[in-house]
Amino acid sequence: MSKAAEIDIVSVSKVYGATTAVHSISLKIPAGSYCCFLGPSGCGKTSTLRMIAGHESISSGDIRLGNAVVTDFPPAKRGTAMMFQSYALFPHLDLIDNVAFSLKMKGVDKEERRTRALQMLTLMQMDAYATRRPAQLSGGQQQRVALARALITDPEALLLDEPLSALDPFLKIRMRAELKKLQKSLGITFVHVTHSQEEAMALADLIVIMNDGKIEQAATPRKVFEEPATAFVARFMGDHNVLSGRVVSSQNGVTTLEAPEGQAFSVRGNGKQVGESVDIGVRTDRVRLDASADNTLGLNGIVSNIEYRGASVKITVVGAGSDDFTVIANDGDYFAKPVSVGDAVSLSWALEDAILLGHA
Ligand SMILES: Nc1ncnc2c1ncn2[C@@H]1O[C@H](COP(=O)(O)OP(=O)(O)OP(=O)(O)O)[C@@H](O)[C@H]1O
Repeated sequence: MSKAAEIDIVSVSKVYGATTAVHSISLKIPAGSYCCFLGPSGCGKTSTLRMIAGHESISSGDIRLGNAVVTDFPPAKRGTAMMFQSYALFPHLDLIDNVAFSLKMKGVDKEERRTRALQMLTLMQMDAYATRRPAQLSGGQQQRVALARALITDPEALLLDEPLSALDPFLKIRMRAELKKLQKSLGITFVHVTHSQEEAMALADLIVIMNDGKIEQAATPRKVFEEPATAFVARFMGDHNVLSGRVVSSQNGVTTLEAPEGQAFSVRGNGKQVGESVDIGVRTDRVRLDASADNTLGLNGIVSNIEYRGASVKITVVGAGSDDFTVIANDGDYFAKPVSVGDAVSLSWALEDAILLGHA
C-alpha cells in the first residue's frame, strides 16, 4: 500500500446553478486518519466528498492531496478511490473481474490483474467466492468486494459515501468494526460520509459536522461530545440541552447569564459582552432532577415523557427554558426516586456540566 496522504481543503465552494451546496470550507484531514463527515440531509457532505474524489468539479478553492494540488486532476489521477453507497458492482462480471476492473482500464495484463484481484479478495476474506457474481452474495459480502475493488488501485485516501446504509442494523455494527480495523491496518486516510451520529462517534478520529454547506465543528469525537462548538452541534449530537439567555457577566473562565424566565446560570467560557444574547449547552446526562418545583437555583418544569432504555432512563421536561429539556438518568438513580408524567420537577447542574456555545 502507498503512504497515506493529508487532505487539505482550502476555501472550497460548490455551486449548482442557483444553489450553493458548499460555502468556502477549509479543513485539513491528517494523513492516516479516519475522518467522518456528518450532518443532516442536504448539508453538502456528499458534494464535498465528490469534490475530493474528482467526481464533481470545484467551483472555487483548491484541494491538495499529499504534495499535489489535485483540483483539476481527473479521479483516476488523484490517488483517491471511492466506494459508493450502492457498491456499483457489475452484475455480469464475477468477483475477480469486478475487483480487477480498474487495472484493466489501466492496461495491466490479464494474469497480473487476476493475481492482484485475488490478493485483494483474500485481504477482504472473499477469495472463496472469487468466481461468483455479485447477486450471489449477501449485502455484507458485496460491501467487502466493493472495498476490494476500491483498494486495488493502491489509493492514498479511500472515500466512502454512506458505506453502511444498505446493511441491516446487526451487520452495520459488524462492518463498522471491520472498516475501522481495515483503516488501521492499511494506515491510509479514510473519509466517510454518514448521517449517523453513532457511526461517526464509533469510527472517527476526526468528525466534521456540516450544516447548510458550512463546517460547524471539526474535532475529535470526545471534543465534539464534551465541547460542542455551536448550538447546532449540541442539538444535532443530542447530548446537550440548548438554552438561551442574556449575559450578566463574563470573565475568569465563567459566564453568568439570565434566562428569560429570570433564573441565573453560570457556565464555562468567557469573553462575552454584558447584555449579549447567548446559547448554552447543558449535558443531558449530568442534570439533577428533583421532585420539587421549588428550586431557586435551577429550572422548573413538568415531566412530559419517560422512556426506559435499560441502563438509563430518558425523561423529557417541558416549560424549562427549552421546548423539550432532556434528562438522561442512570437506571439506579431514576428508580431510587422515580417521577411520573405530569409531575412538577426542578432541574439543576454543576458549573462544569454547562458550556457556552458559539455560532458557525
Ligand atoms: N447535481 C446537483 N444539482 C443541483 N443541486 C444539487 C446537486 N447535487 C446536490 N445538490 C444540492 O446541493 C445541496 C447539498 O447536497 P449534498 O448531496 O452534498 O448533501 P448531503 O449532505 O450529502 O445530503 P444527503 O445526506 O441527503 O446525501 C442540496 O441542497 C442538494 O439539493
